[in-house]
Amino acid sequence: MAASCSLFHSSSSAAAASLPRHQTSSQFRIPTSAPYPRPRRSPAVITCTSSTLDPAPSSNSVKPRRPADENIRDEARRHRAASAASTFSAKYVPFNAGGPESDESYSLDEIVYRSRSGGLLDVQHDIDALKKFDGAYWRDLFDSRVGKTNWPYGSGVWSKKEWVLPEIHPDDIVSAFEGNSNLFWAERFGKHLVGMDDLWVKHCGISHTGSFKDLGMTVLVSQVNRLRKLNRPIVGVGCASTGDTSAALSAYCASAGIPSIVFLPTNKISMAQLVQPIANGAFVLSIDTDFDGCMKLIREVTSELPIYLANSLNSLRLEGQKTAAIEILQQFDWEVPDWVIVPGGNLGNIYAFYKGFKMCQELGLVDKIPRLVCAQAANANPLYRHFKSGWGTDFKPVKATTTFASAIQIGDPVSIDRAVYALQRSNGIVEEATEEELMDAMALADSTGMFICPHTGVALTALMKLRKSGVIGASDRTVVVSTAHGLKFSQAKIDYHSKAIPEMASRFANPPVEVKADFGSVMDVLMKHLGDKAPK
Ligand SMILES: Cc1ncc(COP(=O)(O)O)c(C=O)c1O
Ligand SMILES: N[C@@H](CCOP(=O)(O)O)C(=O)O
Repeated sequence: MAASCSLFHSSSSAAAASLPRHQTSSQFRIPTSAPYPRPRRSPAVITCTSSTLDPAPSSNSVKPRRPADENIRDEARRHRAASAASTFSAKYVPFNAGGPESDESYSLDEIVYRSRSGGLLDVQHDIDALKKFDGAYWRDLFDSRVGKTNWPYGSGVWSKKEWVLPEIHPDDIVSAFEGNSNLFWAERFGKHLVGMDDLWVKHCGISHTGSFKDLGMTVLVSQVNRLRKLNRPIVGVGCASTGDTSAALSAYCASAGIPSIVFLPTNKISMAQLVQPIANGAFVLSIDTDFDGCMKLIREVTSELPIYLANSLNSLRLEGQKTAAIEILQQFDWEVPDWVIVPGGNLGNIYAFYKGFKMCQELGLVDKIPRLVCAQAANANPLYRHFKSGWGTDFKPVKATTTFASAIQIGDPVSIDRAVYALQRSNGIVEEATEEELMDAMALADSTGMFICPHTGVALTALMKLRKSGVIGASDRTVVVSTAHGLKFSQAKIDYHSKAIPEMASRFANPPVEVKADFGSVMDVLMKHLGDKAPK
């Protein structure tokens, strides 16, 4: 791309001067490495495109191919050698401790999941250091990294590294170039089913292991990788799971050669989910309880054994998950949608979305945040009940019962406080979906060209209800977050389309028609099906 402004930063010539002799400045590409300590620019001066951040040699030159004996990590290391070290940092603090007077904090290199008082933790970034760069700088930097293979910035998560884990060395990062998931314009669903023109589905499930969990797991496993290199006593990484966290954990651990241990509730996750950790070599325990029971056990076990806890109780996970929110803004050219609807179970993700949006507002990339909706299955709806009680003082866990949205069959969510915080501060809403509603919504969405999971059916039900009541307006730009790939839940779809679900009408079932293998029979069936549509 042609350089569109004259603001080639003076530090680029300084950097060029410090290059090794064999390296010409034309080989040196700035934005793929740590952010350059440029002074904060006033908006009036910012007329640059991403080429300002990426002073490639000349308008029509291409990046020289890396030498054959170099891999992408080596290449990134060579580029980094000439750039400044990160000036950003992050630490654990008690979640919502209220005010800087609280002196409790922990290095991210410590193994700690709870505050002194037993509350949740949060990763707190040095916002003042990040604020030395204005919103336009961050927007340009993030935009310049999308869709590349530069290590590690080609990942949708690590393209925001300075906001995620600023201090981790790129060599320690374990990434599958996750993130950068597509934002699907749900044209037919929007127009025909909810009367909307500006409806979008963020397909976080079109991902390495088929769910949004990859976004958080790349961060957590990278930090574990670092801790193990620092000789911290970690013999493995463990989680309780309804199927997606375990899939992501085992894949990222396998890719880094780190042992993983997963606790799964027997017969409560799909076959496709179960086979993922098995195939990736995790140590799989099938336990005769539900997710909440598994969660309790993994918490007890990780406090006794040097097994690192990978559930979203561990706030590192949310740092990766929040990048999906930043990505949505980026995909809309930094215009803020009116609504974002997220299915909720253990309730880390709804907070992660809030945090991503809020950071973008605080750091000047956008000027507001969307209203958030958390959608729950009626069979596992503790947050919905809490919301309906007007956020009464006492949160009451429930015994979650079987739901087709099996990954959110959770009655005692660990991140309840985070979810309430996010919803209260985003003028948010909680909705619920019955089994019939969520399965019908899934079938309807599929009939418009998607192939969504039942959890996304829960979120779409919430949308339909909020449209019907007029809370969401016809022209409101709305994003429904699809959290897992539909292929993980094909049995639920088979049951629905074969009308095999007791007490469910399966109104939108589309079962195959069995027909004899002769031309006449096939023609009869086709003519009946085509009816008036058939040519006379
Ligand atoms: C597919 C899917 N959707 C939604 C969720 C809910 O996310 P959270 O637990 O962060 O609320 C989960 C996991 O809980 C999930 O696996
Ligand atoms: N749906 C999750 C449940 C656990 O959530 P987590 O975010 O706390 O790990 C799963 O797939 O296991």
